[in-house]
Amino acid sequence: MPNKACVRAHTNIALIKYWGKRDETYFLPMNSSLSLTLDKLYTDTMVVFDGTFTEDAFYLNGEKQSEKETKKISKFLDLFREEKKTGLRARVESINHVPTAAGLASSASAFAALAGAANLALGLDLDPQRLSTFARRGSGSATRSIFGGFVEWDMGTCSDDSLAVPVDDAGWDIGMVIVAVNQKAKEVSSRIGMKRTVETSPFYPAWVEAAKKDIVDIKAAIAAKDFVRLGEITEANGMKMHGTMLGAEPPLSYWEPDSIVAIKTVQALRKQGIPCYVTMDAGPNVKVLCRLSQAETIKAALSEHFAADKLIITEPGQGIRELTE
Ligand SMILES: O=C(O)C[C@@](O)(CF)CCOP(=O)(O)OP(=O)(O)O
Repeated sequence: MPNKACVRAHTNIALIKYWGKRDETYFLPMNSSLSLTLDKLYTDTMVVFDGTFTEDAFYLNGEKQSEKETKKISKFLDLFREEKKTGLRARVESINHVPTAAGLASSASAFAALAGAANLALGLDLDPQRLSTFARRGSGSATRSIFGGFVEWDMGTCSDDSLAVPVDDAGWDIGMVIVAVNQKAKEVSSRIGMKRTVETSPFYPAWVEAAKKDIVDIKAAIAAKDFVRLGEITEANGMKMHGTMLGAEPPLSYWEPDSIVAIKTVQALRKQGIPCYVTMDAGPNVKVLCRLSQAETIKAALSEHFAADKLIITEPGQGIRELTE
């Protein structure tokens, strides 16, 4: 049995958002979501299981992690140990290739890479869709990083069928410009933010209904390669998600003044006839969905307000893959 493996997983940005769980134990979402996997931002993770290890050890970017962080990894690895009926402990070494200026949460690529590496190192041979149900138990958005391009996370009916479905390779002049407004650690994590929203926002039920319609419409736009429709649905869906947060108790907003600067710049570009659309997650950073061939033009307009190292152009990324030494 190969007891060591290294896997690369790319992060993803949701175009139809996941923002709320119907089951917190199994990370089952209230609605299906859909994302674009990104080429530029990824995590490389090596896992080795060894009978001589007495406990799990977790290194991130070369630094040994705290007991608290290591416990999270152990809990996640237990899913794989249980599947393999083994008690072997592991050493995990993860390197996040997320430009520091990006301040982008990399839980999606991190848990997808760890899932892929554990699967190979234990010789479990889980197929990608089954593997996505394991990645989901680390972080919901990780479900989608198993595949490349446009990926749907089908909400499913139970833990076994809440999984990733590849939709399209996005190889038709699709790109994203990321505006790293700031990389301060956010006060309210996605996990806490969505829980508060589900529990207290009067707008939340309407969001779920709208997202269920949006995902049908966005898949039709992708099938038709209708970029304008794809962008309009993306921007509206993200804004509706943020609208639910404003209705939470206490109200929640991740936006900062520079987020608005980026949004206004994108709106001005649209007025000039450049189709580009914004989406935001649980942080102030702004992601601009655009034609890859127009990304440099969009970056130039944004560079009026943001330093070059805060602006990242990325193509669509691929699904997880093994890295051989
Ligand atoms: O990615 C999206 O669909 C939208 C968000 O990024 C936020 F806008 C949610 C990400 O939530 P995640 O960090 O996966 O939560 P976990 O399951 O509690 O770990």
